[in-house]
Amino acid sequence: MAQTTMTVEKVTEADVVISPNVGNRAYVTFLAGDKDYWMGVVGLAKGLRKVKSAYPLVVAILPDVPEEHRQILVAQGCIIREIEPVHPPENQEGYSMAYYVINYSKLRIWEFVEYEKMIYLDGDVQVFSNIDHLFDTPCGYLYAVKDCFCEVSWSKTPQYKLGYCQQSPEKVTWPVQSHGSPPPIYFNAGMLVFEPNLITYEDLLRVVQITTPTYFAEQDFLNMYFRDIYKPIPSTYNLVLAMLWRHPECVDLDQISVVHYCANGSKPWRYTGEGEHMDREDIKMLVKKWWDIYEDSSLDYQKFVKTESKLNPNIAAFTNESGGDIPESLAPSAA
Ligand SMILES: O=c1ccn([C@@H]2O[C@H](COP(=O)(O)OP(=O)(O)O)[C@@H](O)[C@H]2O)c(=O)[nH]1
Ligand SMILES: OC[C@H]1O[C@H](O[C@@H]2[C@@H](O)[C@H](O)[C@@H](O)[C@H](O)[C@@H]2O)[C@H](O)[C@@H](O)[C@H]1O
Ligand SMILES: [Mn+2]
Repeated sequence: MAQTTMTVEKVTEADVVISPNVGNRAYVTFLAGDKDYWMGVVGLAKGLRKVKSAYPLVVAILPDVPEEHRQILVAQGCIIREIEPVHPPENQEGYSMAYYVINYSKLRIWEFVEYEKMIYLDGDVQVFSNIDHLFDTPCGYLYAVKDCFCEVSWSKTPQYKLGYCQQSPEKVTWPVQSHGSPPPIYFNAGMLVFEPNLITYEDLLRVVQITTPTYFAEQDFLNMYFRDIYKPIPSTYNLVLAMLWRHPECVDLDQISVVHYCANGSKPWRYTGEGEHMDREDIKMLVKKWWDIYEDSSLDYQKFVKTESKLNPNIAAFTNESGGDIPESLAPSAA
């Protein structure tokens, strides 16, 4: 076959076009109520900017989120999408935490079909290194990190009572004779790589109404619903803090990209240092890392855009015309 020779012109800065939002991708989080979780969402928005993610952050908000909090999120460049709550059937047994009932409303994000692929992150999550590459995972699966069963929040479950955890199944062998097959691998629902889809969405809403609610609310439901297409990804993508003291052999803090502040007392914006494990040096360091981003005014949306647009003339052109809103196709490129 004839060799084709190509002369490669020297590429100048002006030739570099920020990669368009290939395949319509976005991060998405969930905000409910008028308390202080909006601070978690602001921290997340700034954290994604700090790691130069190429994709926007959508915030699925319940109607009870006050206008003031909505304005703060819009000013931070978030895309606000109001959703209706999802009310599961009456739960006779109760949830691990009473407020978990509102988390069923997360199911609405499967309706965001203007996006082909989304990464869901709880509002108490922070991204410390770029994870945009997860959008390139093969389609047709739901990707998430395995949870840990060792915290007291699991105390009513058979695995907790047996001292069994999927994170270290060799420590306590599941008693097949008395308890049947071990539980299928189970993910933490604070971080998900998924594909919005209207057929899936309608089916989720149908099935949730005929499924008895259980201890971990929508997390249990999502694990049941997606059990056949769930693919585990490394805990570097969703460090459930309890792993630090329950399975330290599985954690290398230098490799962690995403931290999930779900341990009791660890929400950075409420952190006092009180509570079991909260006086650990690694917890103090992770909470400080969160606050360093939250308080970094250079990561505020308007300032960030001004700085970025000086670095990239394509952005400058758009920010002048659109009054500061960068089209997704020109969002700052991933690092
Ligand atoms: O009052 C609340 C409680 C929860 N959430 C949202 O629901 C998610 C799940 O709740 P949480 O993270 O507290 O559960 P955990 O991961 O700690 O079990 C939060 O991250 C928020 O995104 C919220 O917006 N307001
Ligand atoms: O509504 C159920 C919630 O269940 C999960 O939180 C749990 C889980 O992480 C346990 O392993 C911990 O022990 C526990 O503290 C923590 O609350 C999700 O993080 C959250 O997004 C949400 O789905
Ligand atoms: Mn959480």
